[in-house]
Amino acid sequence: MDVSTPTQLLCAIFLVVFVVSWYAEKRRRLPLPPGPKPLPFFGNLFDVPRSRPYLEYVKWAYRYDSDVLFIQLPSQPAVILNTVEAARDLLDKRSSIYSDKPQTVMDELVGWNWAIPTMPYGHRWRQSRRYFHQHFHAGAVHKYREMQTRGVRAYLRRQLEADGGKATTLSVMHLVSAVIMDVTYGIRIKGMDDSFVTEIQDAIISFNEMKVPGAFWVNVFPFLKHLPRWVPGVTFHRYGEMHRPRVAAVREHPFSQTVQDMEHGVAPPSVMQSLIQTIQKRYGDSKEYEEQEGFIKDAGSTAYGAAVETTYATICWFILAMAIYPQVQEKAQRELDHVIGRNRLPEYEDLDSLPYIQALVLESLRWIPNIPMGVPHRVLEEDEYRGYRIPKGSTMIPNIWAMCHEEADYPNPYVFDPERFLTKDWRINPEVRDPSTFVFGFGRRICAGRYFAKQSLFLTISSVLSVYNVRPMNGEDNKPLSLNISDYIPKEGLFLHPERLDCVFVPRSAQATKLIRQSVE
Ligand code: HEM
Repeated sequence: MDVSTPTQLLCAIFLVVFVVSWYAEKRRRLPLPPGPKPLPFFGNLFDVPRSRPYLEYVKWAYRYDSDVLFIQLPSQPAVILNTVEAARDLLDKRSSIYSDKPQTVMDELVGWNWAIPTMPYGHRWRQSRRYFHQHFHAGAVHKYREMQTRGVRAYLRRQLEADGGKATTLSVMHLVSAVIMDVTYGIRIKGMDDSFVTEIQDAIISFNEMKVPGAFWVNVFPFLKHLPRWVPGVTFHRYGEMHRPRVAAVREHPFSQTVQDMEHGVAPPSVMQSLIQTIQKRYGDSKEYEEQEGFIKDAGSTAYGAAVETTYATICWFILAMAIYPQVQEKAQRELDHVIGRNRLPEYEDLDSLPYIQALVLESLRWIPNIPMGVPHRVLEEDEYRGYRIPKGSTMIPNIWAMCHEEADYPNPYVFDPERFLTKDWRINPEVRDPSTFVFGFGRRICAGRYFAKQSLFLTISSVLSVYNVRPMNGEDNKPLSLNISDYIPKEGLFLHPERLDCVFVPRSAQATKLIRQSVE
């Protein structure tokens, strides 16, 4: 169109304004996704249970006949995505607007702003994730197999010396912490009372507590942050002050240790050592150095924080599964004996010849997902999906629990059954949905440590089963306890891990005991 005269120009502007407002109005009239009716002011605050909300969201999906649900919380709208399809459509396919993360007052007060999974979508996230990715992408993680194998073998050995072979969550935490500290900082931790480990554990406890819906009213009503500390019932200032130094320590202490070791010429190869060298070479004494140093600190502390809680939980659920499903354990051991024999421990290179173990890893990720509601995203712009309006700024919650227990994908979803992933001729069945395509999250924010995690899980699961039988421990009547998995699933928190294991590791034979001893000098 030639808009050479003022009248034509005015017409063109009018037309554009008309089309834009017509479209905006049309969207405004679109309904929100279904969900429970909100109360004035409080919205759906009282509808969201503190305990296991992901189960309630599954019930709502049936009640409202929709896998996309809407709840209005006082400070923000939230959309729950109960199926892989809905999560992929929005968080993957429209990732240019769905990659932000919601921020809470408590995150700011406690100082969790260095954690990549909860960082806002922007410059800091891009830079820190780039540094992280350089060392944990699919082609990079093979470098860590030796350290992961060493960590697993030390774990097998510790179990040999454990009182009555008792399996504990602490010992699993030791395994995971030792490996990630070695890989990331070149630090060999001394034990679970090592300050590097206790700091991260304290920090994660605070993270988990803060994420319980309704645990801090200030997250729900951000204006409360202006209340002075002397007001009765105002505890968040004190909570922030108490946890802030510990959370900051997770970012600073191991980093300073690597710097110190490098200065003394004793730093073993590690991710952090390599990142420090990279930025020294690239930014030297320039004023950008400090900023870049901040990004690599973010990457290092996130590796440690994100790896420990997640991998640890999956290994704990695997141990409980083995005690509850002895027939699964026997099948896995039959495969290991057939492929590897009883005279050596598994290596990563055995993976392709062990389809049942591969299926067991997938089932361990699926059965009890360790982050049942993922790490929520936030949408940057108003959007439309299946005829519904998704308001700008909505918190997007992928209900990973619901996806893992979708009957259509996984018949009898509460049963631990690795065979669901195998074809009749014992290969991984490409027609069964692979849970590792969604338990690690979505889109641009997908877990950047997933290749490392899967490698750790394969090595741990195959090694434990090749030398140990996992059994329920005996109760007071001296008979094996009858374990019920729902007794172990915590009621609250962002992460799901059992509080205790109630299992023992029994060496499969004298030869197995010898192998374990020989594998650690
Ligand atoms: C079983 C083990 C693990 C599970 C199930 C898991 C799951 C997740 C999930 C659900 C997210 C959020 C994704 C999203 O926002 O959509 C995430 C983020 C992340 N995870 Fe993992 N994770 C695991 C292990 C690890 C390990 C071992 C590392 C480090 C070595 C790691 C590093 C990260 C990082 C850096 C992010 C942030 C990604 C971003 O926001 O850009 N994770 N993980």
